[in-house]
Formats: sequence, C-alpha cells, structure tokens
Amino acid sequence: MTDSALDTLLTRYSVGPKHLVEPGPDDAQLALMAQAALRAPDHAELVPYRFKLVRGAAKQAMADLFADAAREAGKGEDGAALDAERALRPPVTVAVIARIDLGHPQVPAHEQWAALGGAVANFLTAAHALGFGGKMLSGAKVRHPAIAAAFCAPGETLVGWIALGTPARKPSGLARKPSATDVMQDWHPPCKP
Ligand SMILES: Cc1cc2nc3c(=O)[nH]c(=O)nc-3n(C[C@H](O)[C@H](O)[C@H](O)COP(=O)(O)O)c2cc1C
Repeated sequence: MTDSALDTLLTRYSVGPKHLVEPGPDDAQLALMAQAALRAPDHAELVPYRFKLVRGAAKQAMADLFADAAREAGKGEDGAALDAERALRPPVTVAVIARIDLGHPQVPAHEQWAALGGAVANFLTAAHALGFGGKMLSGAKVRHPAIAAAFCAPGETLVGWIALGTPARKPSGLARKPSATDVMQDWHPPCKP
C-alpha cells in the first residue's frame, strides 16, 4: 500500500449532512466508490448488498416520504420539515440495502453483514480519497414500512443512507477512537484447569 493510500485510510472521518455542499460526486466518481465497495472481503462473492442513488428530483420524493413518516410519528410540521431537510440537503444520498441470504449453506448471516460493513467502509474511504465527505446514517426511518418498501424488495433490509457531498468544513468534534492496542493484543491460549 502506498503512503498516500494509508494516509487516506487513517484520515477518513464522517462529515454529516449539515456540512455537505454541492458539488456531489458525478457518475464516474460514484462508480469508483461502488468499485471500492466491491473490493471488500466477501465470502463466496455473495455481494449481500446493493446501493440506490438518490439525487436530482428523487431527493424531493424521499423528502416527502421522510416528512410523512415524521407526521405519522407525531413530530408535527416542524419535525416533518426537519426530516424532509435531511433528504434534501446532501447533494447525493446513497441508500444501503442488505440482501442477506439466511439459508446459505456456507456463509452464515453474520459473515454477510461483515461483508456489507466492509463495503460501506470502502465506499466512504473512496469518497474521502476523491475529496468528498460522507456519513452513514440510519435511525428509526429505516424501519418505517413505507420507507423500507420504497427502497427494498421483499427479504431485503434497508440499512440506512450514505449522505455525500463536498465538505464545507471539517466537523469540530471528530469521533474519538480507541488506540490500536485497545483493540489488538496478542492471543494467549486459555490456562488448562
Ligand atoms: C450502519 C450504520 C448506521 C449509522 N447510523 C447513524 C445515525 O443514524 N446517526 C449518526 O449520528 N451516526 C450513525 N452512524 C455512525 C456514523 O456514520 C459515523 O461512523 C460515526 O459518527 C463515527 O464517525 P467517524 O466515521 O468519523 O468515525 C452509523 C454508522 C453505521 C455503520
């Protein structure tokens, strides 16, 4: 791995929708992000995910869905407008949809979820490498029947949305991460009784 590739990995951070401005990634840049996602480890090459791009006029349709769900949840008109804004603000939103084969003879569900997580991470790192900011978001909306049905075929799960755009500024409070030694130690065999 080149120094710059490692630097890209080590410097990625999420940029929330309120700090994302135009321009968003174009078709070629989005294709690179999808290709990076597909480089993630994936047992038996099941590709247990797919992405749906929400951009242009589709943003208003997603905003309407979000607003309806907010009203249904009793959030009132201010809350509905806030949720609609979440759909409208990012230049591009990428829905992440899981296609987990629960009956696969060789690859249990947790391995397929791991492949999906790796794909999302690679997607976001590619966005960062191309100079874009992004953040994976979910919330109760992913479980709203009308919203889930608008993105998923039967048996699929709406995981959430990646908000994408040009970062207006670095977020003030970056997520705190543990040190490498907190997550990686030498393994020692258990003591025999
Ligand atoms: C599947 C998934 C769903 C997430 N949903 C939310 C969310 O709804 N709201 C939120 O603030 N962060 C959410 N996050 C976390 C952020 O995307 C982000 O990773 C976190 O804020 C840490 O920031 P970092 O990526 O800069 O380390 C989610 C992450 C994943 C993987």
